[in-house]
Amino acid sequence: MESGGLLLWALPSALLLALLLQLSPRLRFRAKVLSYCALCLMASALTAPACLLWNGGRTVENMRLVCLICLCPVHRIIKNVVRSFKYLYGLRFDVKGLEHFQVEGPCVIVSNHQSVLDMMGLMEILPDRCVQIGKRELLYFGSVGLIMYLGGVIFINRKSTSNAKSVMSGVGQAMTTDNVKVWIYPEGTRNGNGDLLPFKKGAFHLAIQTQVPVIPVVYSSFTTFYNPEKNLFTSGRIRVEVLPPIHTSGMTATDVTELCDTCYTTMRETFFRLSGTARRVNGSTPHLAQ
Ligand SMILES: CCCCCCCCCCCCCCC(=O)SCCNC(=O)CCNC(=O)[C@H](O)C(C)(C)COP(=O)(O)OP(=O)(O)OC[C@H]1O[C@@H](n2cnc3c(N)ncnc32)[C@H](O)[C@@H]1OP(=O)(O)O
Ligand SMILES: CCCCCCCC/C=C\CCCCCCCC(=O)OC[C@@H](O)COP(=O)(O)O
Repeated sequence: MESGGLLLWALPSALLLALLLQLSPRLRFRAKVLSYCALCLMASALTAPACLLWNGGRTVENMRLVCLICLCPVHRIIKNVVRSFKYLYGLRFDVKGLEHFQVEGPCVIVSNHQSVLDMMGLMEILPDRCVQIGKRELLYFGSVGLIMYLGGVIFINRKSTSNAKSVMSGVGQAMTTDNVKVWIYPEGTRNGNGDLLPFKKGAFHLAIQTQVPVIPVVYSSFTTFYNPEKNLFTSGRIRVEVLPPIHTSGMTATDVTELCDTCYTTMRETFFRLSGTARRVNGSTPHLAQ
């Protein structure tokens, strides 16, 4: 086609798209989420060959690759690629308590999970030698699944408690032999309604079985800038707090429920404080804090 003909179609189409995006909040929201997914897929496809070439396959080292360009050992490809996304979406993270990650040896990090945007928050503060537990369906997310696999994400079948438990017990052994930290979302699923879901117990069993500390991490609510029900996806500021480690030495299986409850209560209070919302009463909408 001649360039004049192409312009004749492309220009009005682009203008029409821009107009539609301006007019329809739903379309604008969907386009923005889609762009995020496309970005993740594209970035993963570009990063995966580097991981394969440099480290030869699946290893936690892929989360902290030496930069091929500047050979700077602190440059971590996956982490830095994902961290840069925030500039495109106007998101900023105010982080406190990073010093709590300076524990000797392995630990279990637990954090709240609100949306797919959490990957940016995760990479913002991800410590070295840390793998995540993810649902196995993520493996089939094209290049994103591949990069997770290469980065050492441990996949579990949430529909089978026995499978999840046996995978977790393997994780416990690897944690101590390979000195690896594990990041778990104890809610077990995303929850963007301005509160925390009750916690599943896997993370706390793991911490007690391996006698390692639990480090809670809390991200403030996204609801002021990201809300699928309201087609809202604007720029925003996320407050993040890494809380002091909770030591588990001497605890046994009988302490799991108490440890889980302690973490839940502390994290929920921190969540409301960071989000500027008050505690929810009987499922009602949180009120603005004083
Ligand atoms: C370039 C761009 C690309 C970006 C790439 C970046 C890579 C980053 C990747 C990040 C991945 C993020 C993925 C996020 C997710 O997928 S979240 C979803 C998956 N994660 C989880 O589900 C973890 C939390 N879930 C649990 O811990 C559960 O407990 C689980 C182990 C899964 C079991 O589930 P379920 O049966 O539903 O849970 P319960 O907690 O109710 O447990 C039932 C009873 O079993 C006991 N139990 C649980 N675990 C254990 C255990 N390990 N050992 C012994 N017993 C266990 C539990 O106590 C219950 O019994 P009781 O009721 O107490 O008697
Ligand atoms: C060739 C196959 C193409 C597949 C296309 C897949 C499209 C999606 C691609 C990229 C999206 C970016 C995802 C980043 C990773 C998100 C991890 C995440 O947040 O998973 C959700 C999981 O914690 C809980 O899942 P549920 O809330 O239980 O559900």
